[in-house]
Amino acid sequence: MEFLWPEPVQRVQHLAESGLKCVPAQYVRPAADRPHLMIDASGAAHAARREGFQTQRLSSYEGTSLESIGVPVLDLADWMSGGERSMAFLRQLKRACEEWGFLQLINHGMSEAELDRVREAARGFFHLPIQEKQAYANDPVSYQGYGSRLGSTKGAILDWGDYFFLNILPVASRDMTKWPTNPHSWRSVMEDYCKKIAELSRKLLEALSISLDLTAASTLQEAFGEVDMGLRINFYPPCPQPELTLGLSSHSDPGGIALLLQDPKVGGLQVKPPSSLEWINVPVIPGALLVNIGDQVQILTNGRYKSVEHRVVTNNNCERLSLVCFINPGNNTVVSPLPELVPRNELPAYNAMTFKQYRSFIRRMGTNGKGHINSIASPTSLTPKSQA
Ligand SMILES: O=C(O)CCC(=O)C(=O)O
Ligand SMILES: [Fe+2]
Repeated sequence: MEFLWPEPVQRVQHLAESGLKCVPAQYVRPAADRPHLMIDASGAAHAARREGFQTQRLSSYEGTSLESIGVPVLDLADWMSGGERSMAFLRQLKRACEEWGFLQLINHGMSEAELDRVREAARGFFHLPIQEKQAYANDPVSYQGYGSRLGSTKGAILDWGDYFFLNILPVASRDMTKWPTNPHSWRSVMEDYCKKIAELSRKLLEALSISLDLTAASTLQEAFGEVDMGLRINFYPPCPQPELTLGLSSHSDPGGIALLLQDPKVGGLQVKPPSSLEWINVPVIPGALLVNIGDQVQILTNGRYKSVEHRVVTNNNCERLSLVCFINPGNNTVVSPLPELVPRNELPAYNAMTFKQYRSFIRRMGTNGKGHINSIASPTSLTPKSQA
C-alpha cells in the first residue's frame, strides 16, 4: 500500500535548478519567522548576528577565539584521559547542556578525511539524475528514503531543503530497499560512519549520566532501552530569496541526543538557547561534531538538560549539506522524568509517553519550535521558566 503526502512532492533542489527568481508562495515564511539576513556588496546574503549589527561570515571564523564564538567546545580527549581532565570535561558538559543544549565536540576520533568521505558519498546521491533519486521517495509513515517535507499537514509552509532519512538501529527496522546503491560507496561509507557514531554516542550517554550524578541503576542508557538510531542527510540548495525562507524551520530534536556533521564550508545553522532572545549563528569548526540534547533527554532529566530550538537559514549562492544521527530511546520505551531527578515534593514536569507516540507529533504536524515538548509539560508541575 502506498502512503501519500497531502500534496504532490516538489524537490527543492530541482526547483532551485530550474532557475526561478522568486520563491514559490508555499516556501515563504510569515514575517515574524523570516531570518535576518544582510546582503553584502556582491549581493550575497549572510545570516546577521543581530539585526542592524555587522555581518558575520558564516564560512570563515579565522582569528576568532573559540570562547567568543558561543556554543561551547568540548574535547573528548579530556574525557578519555581520566583524572582531573575528565572531571573538567564533566563540568563543561553539564554547563553546556544546562545553558546551551548544544556543544561542539573535537577530538572525537574521526579524522577530517574520513568525514569528508562521508559528506562526499552523501552529496553524491543528491547530484544523481532526478529519476534515479525518485526511486527512493519516502512516505509520511516510515519516512525512510528521499524526502522534501516534514509533517503531513495540507497547506503547511514548506522548508527550502530536501533530505534523506533512514532507520539505522535496531537493524530490523532498516528498509534496505531505501539504501542507495549509487554512489557505489554510499552503503559501506554510511554503515561505517553510523557504527562509529553509535559507539561515540555510548560514550556521550555515559558521560551525560555521570554528569547528572545518576546512579548505576538509573542511567540514561538504561532509560533509553534498546536504542533507536536514525540518519538524516539534509541538502539545502541555493535559494533565490533566502530572506523569505528557512532551510529548516525552528524545532528541537524529538529524540535523545543528536550528532550533527555540518558542511565544512557553508554555515547556516542557528540556535536560540533559553537565555537568548536572538538567534545565534553556529560557526563551522572543520572536523568537529555538534552534539545537541533532544526532547527525550529534556524529559528524562525533568528539564535540567535542555533541548534547544534551532533552525537553518539558506543563502543564494552555495548548496549546504549536513548529516545528523539521532540517538533515541527505543520506539516502545515509555519515557518519563527519572525519579532521581524530580525534586522531592514535586510532580514530574512531563507526562509519560512512548518515544514512538512522541515522535508522531513532528511526523504529523511538522516542526513547531518547542511546541511539542511544551504540550506534554505536566500542568501541575512547576515548569522551569525557560520552557514557558
Ligand atoms: O542542517 C543542520 O545544520 C541542522 C539539521 C537539523 O537540525 C535536523 O536535521 O534536525
Ligand atoms: Fe534538528
